[in-house]
Amino acid sequence: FTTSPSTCTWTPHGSPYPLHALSSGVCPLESPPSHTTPWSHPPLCPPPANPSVGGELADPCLYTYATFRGNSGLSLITSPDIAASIAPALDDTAVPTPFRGFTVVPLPRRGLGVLATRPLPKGELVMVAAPVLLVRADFLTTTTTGGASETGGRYSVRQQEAVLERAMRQLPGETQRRVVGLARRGEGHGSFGELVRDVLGTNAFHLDVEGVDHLALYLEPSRMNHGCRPNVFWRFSWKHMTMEVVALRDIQPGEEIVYSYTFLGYTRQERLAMLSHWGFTCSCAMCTAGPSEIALSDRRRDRLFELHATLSAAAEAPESLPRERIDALVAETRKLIEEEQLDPQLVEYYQVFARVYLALGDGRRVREYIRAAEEKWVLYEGEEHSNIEGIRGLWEEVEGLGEDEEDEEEW
Ligand SMILES: C[S@@+](CC[C@H](N)C(=O)[O-])C[C@H]1O[C@@H](n2cnc3c(N)ncnc32)[C@H](O)[C@@H]1O
Repeated sequence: FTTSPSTCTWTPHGSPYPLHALSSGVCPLESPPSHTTPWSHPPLCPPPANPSVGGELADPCLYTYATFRGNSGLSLITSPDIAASIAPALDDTAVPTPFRGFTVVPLPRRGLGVLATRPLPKGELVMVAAPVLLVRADFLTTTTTGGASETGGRYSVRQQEAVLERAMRQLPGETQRRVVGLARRGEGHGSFGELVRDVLGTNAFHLDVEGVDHLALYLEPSRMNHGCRPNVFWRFSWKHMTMEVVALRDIQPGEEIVYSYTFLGYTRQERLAMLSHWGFTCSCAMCTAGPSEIALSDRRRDRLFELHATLSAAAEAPESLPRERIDALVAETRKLIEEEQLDPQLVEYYQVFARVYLALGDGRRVREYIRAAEEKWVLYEGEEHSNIEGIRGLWEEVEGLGEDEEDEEEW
């Protein structure tokens, strides 16, 4: 089956468009792009090489918006319905551009990294970045069989890499050059598509889009190294289609800006297990700290895990523990979180505290912790996060419990 321009029909949200039509690159736009869709190129929907594999989700297509965000461009490889839902967020309305406070420099044992060039107070927006590539994670499924040979999943490895290559080639030259310059694990002797896969594997952030795991590649945020005690966190804004990097505490000029590649509350062993997927030897301050410092931190983290379980159980069966004991456990949790600098974990713990006090019928405390949980969720996950609705739902459950009292605790 060969595709000629006359058979090459497409709709803005995708239509069957055989991958091998790529090589000719001749499919013209049948009509000017509609002003309601931003795609600068005809969507490309490769037919799966192994249609009996997977297929639970609608097959992905490649969409490109080459002039997105000041010409950095964006290519998406995702289902037509997800592309359609993302499209309104790509309208290029103004997004905040923070006053630049960092530089990218070579660092010992960890390639390039990001250093603060001015004081960055807690809460300061350090970077605002738009993705240049967003790929539904299952599209890149591979299985290693026998020796080193890899087979694909629903899409063959060759198909995956051909689409990745096309996704890049449809972006502006400067963006392509910057993507190729990002860190990667391999030597880069293979195809261009293979190189892009390597760059994605080394730098992409996992992003949940409509409940589906995607890999998102950004340029500047990709230069941030891992730190077990991070000084920034990132959150995603759908409204602006941006990643926001925010200072977790005050950062001094000259300090390296790091975020955690692993779950924040993990012990050293858990962190190293998770980092092993990246295939590098961690050289952050905590990875190279002495055994007593690491042991102390691990003990606190194990204890926090236990406290979470105990308090969650108490929320189900409040009579299992005396009230004073519950208050003491809550206080201990808050102290350990502060000592371990795990403030972002409060999104989770404040909810648990609210549920415990709900079970105990203490209206004042429930209200305090619902408010606190809401505040932390908005800070760490962004005000559009769907879990915030769940927390707000707790307000209905608290309705029957006594009125607010005046002497609220300070946060
Ligand atoms: C997303 S990139 C970070 C920026 C990268 N250093 C560069 O030169 O562009 C991830 C890669 O940086 C290196 N890296 C990140 N954090 C590190 C750390 N804590 N210790 C050592 N290497 C690290 C690893 O090679 C890792 O694969």
